[in-house]
Formats: sequence, C-alpha cells, structure tokens
Amino acid sequence: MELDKMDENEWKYHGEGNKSLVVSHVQLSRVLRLLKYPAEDSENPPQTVEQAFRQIQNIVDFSSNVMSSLLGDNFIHSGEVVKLPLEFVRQLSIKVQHQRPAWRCDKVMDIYSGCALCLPNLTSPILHQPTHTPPLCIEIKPKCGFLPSSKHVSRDIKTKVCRFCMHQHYKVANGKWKRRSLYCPLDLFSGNRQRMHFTIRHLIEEPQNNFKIFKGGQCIYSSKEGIDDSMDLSSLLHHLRPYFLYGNNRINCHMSSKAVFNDFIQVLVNALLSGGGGDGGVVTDRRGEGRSFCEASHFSKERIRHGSQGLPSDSVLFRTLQTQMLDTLDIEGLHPLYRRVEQHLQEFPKERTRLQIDGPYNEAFLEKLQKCPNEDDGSVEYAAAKVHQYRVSMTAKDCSIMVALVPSGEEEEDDEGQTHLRDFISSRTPAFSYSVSILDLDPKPFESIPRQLRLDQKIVSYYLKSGGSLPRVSPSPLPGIFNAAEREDCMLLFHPV
Ligand SMILES: O=P(O)(O)O[C@@H]1[C@@H](OP(=O)(O)O)[C@H](OP(=O)(O)O)[C@H](O)[C@H](OP(=O)(O)O)[C@H]1OP(=O)(O)O
Ligand SMILES: Nc1ncnc2c1ncn2[C@@H]1O[C@H](COP(=O)(O)OP(=O)(O)OP(=O)(O)O)[C@@H](O)[C@H]1O
Repeated sequence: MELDKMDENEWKYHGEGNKSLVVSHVQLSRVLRLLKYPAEDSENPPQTVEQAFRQIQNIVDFSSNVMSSLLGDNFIHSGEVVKLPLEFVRQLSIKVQHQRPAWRCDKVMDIYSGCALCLPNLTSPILHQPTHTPPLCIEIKPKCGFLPSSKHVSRDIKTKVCRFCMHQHYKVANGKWKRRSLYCPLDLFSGNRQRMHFTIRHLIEEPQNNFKIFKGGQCIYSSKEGIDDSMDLSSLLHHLRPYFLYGNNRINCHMSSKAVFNDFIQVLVNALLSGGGGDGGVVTDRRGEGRSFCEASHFSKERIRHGSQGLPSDSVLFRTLQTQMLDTLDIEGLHPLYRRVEQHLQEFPKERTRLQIDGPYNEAFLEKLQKCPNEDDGSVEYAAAKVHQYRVSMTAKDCSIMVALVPSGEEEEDDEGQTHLRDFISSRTPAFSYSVSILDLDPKPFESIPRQLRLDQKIVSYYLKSGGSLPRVSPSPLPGIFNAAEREDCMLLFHPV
C-alpha cells in the first residue's frame, strides 16, 4: 500500500461505531479506521492535525502496551498510524456517505487531519482463493460479564440483574432499539456451554450492535432497522448451510434449519472457549455460581444439566472478563476518587502529565494500575491509579471479539506470511480452523467518568420504575426458526460435546 498513491476506488465502506468509521481495501486484507466528529463540528475541525495524530497514536500505544498485556498479545492487532493524502480522504468520505446508516450520521468522518489507523482486516484474515470457501467471521460485542460486589453499590438490584439486561429497558424506552435483546452477557461469560448456546441464539435473534457475521469480508448479518428479520434469518441460513453440510448431509444435501444454527453456534462456542491468550491453564475462573447468574436472564438455572466448567484461563472470554473486573469499586465507589483527582488537577494543572491522565500509555502507566495498593491511603496517586483501572475496565466492557472460521484444510498464510488460523475445531460438527481477535481497544477519556455515573443512575432508576424486575416475556419476531417450543426447551437443541 503506497500512501502517496491512494485511490478511493480501491476502498469501500466496511462499518462504523460511535467514534470511528472503517473502510476496507478491495484486494488487500487491510482496513483504515478514521476518526469521527460531531456533525456540528464539520465546518471547523475540533482538533489540529498534531492532536488527531496523537489521539490515534495513543490508541495504538494503549492497545499494544496496556490492553495487550492484560488480554494476551495473540488476540491483539494494534495497527499503525498513517498519514493519508487529504484529497483521498475527502473523496472517500463522499464515496461512503450513502452507505452509512442514518442513525450514525449525527457524526461525520474526519476529513481534515488525514490521519487514520491502519489495521489488518480481521473479517478476511487470509487471502483466500476464489475456489476456496470464504472464511466466516463472527463479531460479538459482549459487554459487561459480571455483577458488581462492591460495598459502594447503593441499589440491591445491581447485584442481581446485570447492567446489559437493565440497560435494554432504558434503550427501548429511548427508541435506540425497537425490541429488547434477551442476550445476557453473564450467560456468555459463564463458560457453561448450555448457557452460552442459549444466549448466542438470542444474539442472532436480536443482534443490535452486539452481533455481526461476515463472509469473505462482507457483512452478511447484522442489525438492520426496518428490515423484516425473518427474511434476514432466511438469508443467513442460506449463507450458513454450505458450511455445515458434512457426512451424510453432504451427500443428501438435507439439514434442518435448526441443525444448521445448532452446529454454527456450537462451533462458535468451541472457538470462544478455546485457548490462545496466554498460559494455557485449564480452568481457573472461580467466580461463585451465585454471583455469575443474572436474575433477568431467560435461561433457567434448573435447565443446567452439566455443572459449570468455568472459563479456560487462556480463553478470550476469561481474559476479557478478568480485565473488566479491574472495576472493583463500581462507578459509585470510583466517582469520589475521580473527584479527588479532578480537584487536585484544578489546583495543580501540571500534575496531569505526571499522573499520566491522557497518557502516554506506556509501561509506567501499566505499572501504575497493576501496582495500585488495595487500601486507600488518601493520596491522589491512589485515586488516579483506581481511575486508570476503571478506564481500562471500561475499554474491556466495550470491546468486540472477532472469531474467524475457515473450513478445515483451507487455512493459508496471509499477505504478511503469517498463519493466523490455528488449532482445529473438530467434533461431531464440521471441522474449522479458527482465529480469535479483540478489536476496539481505545482508551476511554478521563472526562467520561461523570457520564458513566449519570448513565448508571438513569439505567437503574428506569429499570426499577418500569417494573423490569418482573419475569421477561419473549417477544420473538422469528417464528419458524426460533419458535416458542424451541425457546421453551433449548436443551433439546443442545448437543453436549
Ligand atoms: O456506556 P454504554 O455501556 O452504553 O457503552 C457505549 C456504547 O453503547 P452500547 O451500550 O454498547 O450500545 C456505544 O456504542 P454504540 O454507539 O451504541 O454502538 C459506544 O461504544 C460508547 O463508547 P465511545 O463513547 O464511543 O467510546 C460506549 O460508551 P462507554 O461507556 O464505553 O464510554
Ligand atoms: N481490524 C478490523 N478488521 C475488520 N473490521 C473491523 C476492524 N476494526 C473495526 N472493524 C469493523 O468496524 C466496526 C466499527 O469499528 P469500531 O468498533 O472499532 O468502531 P468504534 O467507533 O470504536 O465503536 P464504538 O461504538 O464501540 O466506540 C466494527 O464493529 C467492525 O465491524
């Protein structure tokens, strides 16, 4: 890729979140992640070129020096900052505009700085030959997987119902989504295959911004407001079926929809529980079962046939959960420490640098949060270290996991000669090679803490006010594939491995 000869025709819209817009190269396995600004700032860039460059370099440093050490560097691709020709960026912005979802257009792409983050395209991890089956990539934004146990938590409900499940009520009431998702992160992070299987079905039913599927680098399944969901599911089934025809099925070409989805979910669960992130231990997640069950989950505990195995300590889910759990005080216990730092900075603004409030995100930063004492000694250093820990946990609560699956025997080297696809998932289901990555590991700003407290209060009060603690009704729009009987007894669909 020659940066001085960039051609917008070689790039296409790939996706976006709240802060960045991503374009992918039509041939190379590369993406560019560009910053976004509020639309009202579109006439005047809110930061200088140097500031934009620093912001993206901070993202790279935070990912490679801090998050990678906590999550396992084999899951992380930090990328590099690139400086692009401004004309290319402007043409690109015009080209992608009509493909952007309307609800994301309150922000515009940064066309002023020319700075971007260049990353491997995790949705097309290998340069597959057209004759080979394209890889399937599944992106999950799992959100917070534990219930707080901090003594600072003022509302009992927070220790019983997880933040995601409570937040769903608030999001639907505010019109962010039309329907509640019945996905529960505590089920996904449980390590119990039945619970994981059950909750992934709910991700498929109502993906919102938590679930996407790519085939050969193209998004084939995601939340699309206004589109008939059952049509979307039929089309997904059409895409998935060829991957799951095996043994006798390959010969007679028949497999029920239910069996296709079951096998797909089973392969995904296997990949999520497989190792790759570190020391290779077997099972070390010792959370008490009581604390790891959300009372709003639709999965009933009585259904558990096999006791929870916990998460393998080198799995992506274990590493993500451990990092999320650096939030030991809950936002309610953290906020007074944030105020202590804030007041200190008002008095001594130059201390911002020494306390590394905005970075640099280097080894010293990592050491500060890892060596933070257990007891509060009243110092600003203690408060800053707890805030650092909390911000790292926020990143882990908001990141996404990408699982790439390639039917076995089709793994190849990528354009850098690296073989990302490792191990082998083989059981009664078809065999896949896989790779697991974590994306969106940006540092959360220091200033985001007060917003976190306000949002927490709003979510909890709305949940209590709206009677959200009542048993949840299942509003399935998808008869035929996920019908009521299936939901009632997901156990019938689950094949233990
Ligand atoms: O606060 P939350 O839990 O709603 O998370 C925000 C996400 O909303 P979600 O609930 O996942 O739909 C939100 O995602 P969406 O824009 O809703 O897709 C962002 O990821 C936001 O992070 P940032 O401000 O862009 O760095 C996220 O904000 P942070 O809390 O990570 O700052
Ligand atoms: N390296 C990558 N390879 C392939 N696709 C990617 C990559 N990075 C991001 N994407 C895609 O682009 C989308 C938006 O990227 P990302 O989540 O980083 O944006 P964001 O604005 O930081 O999100 P958020 O709303 O969580 O703040 C992702 O959901 C993913 O589908």
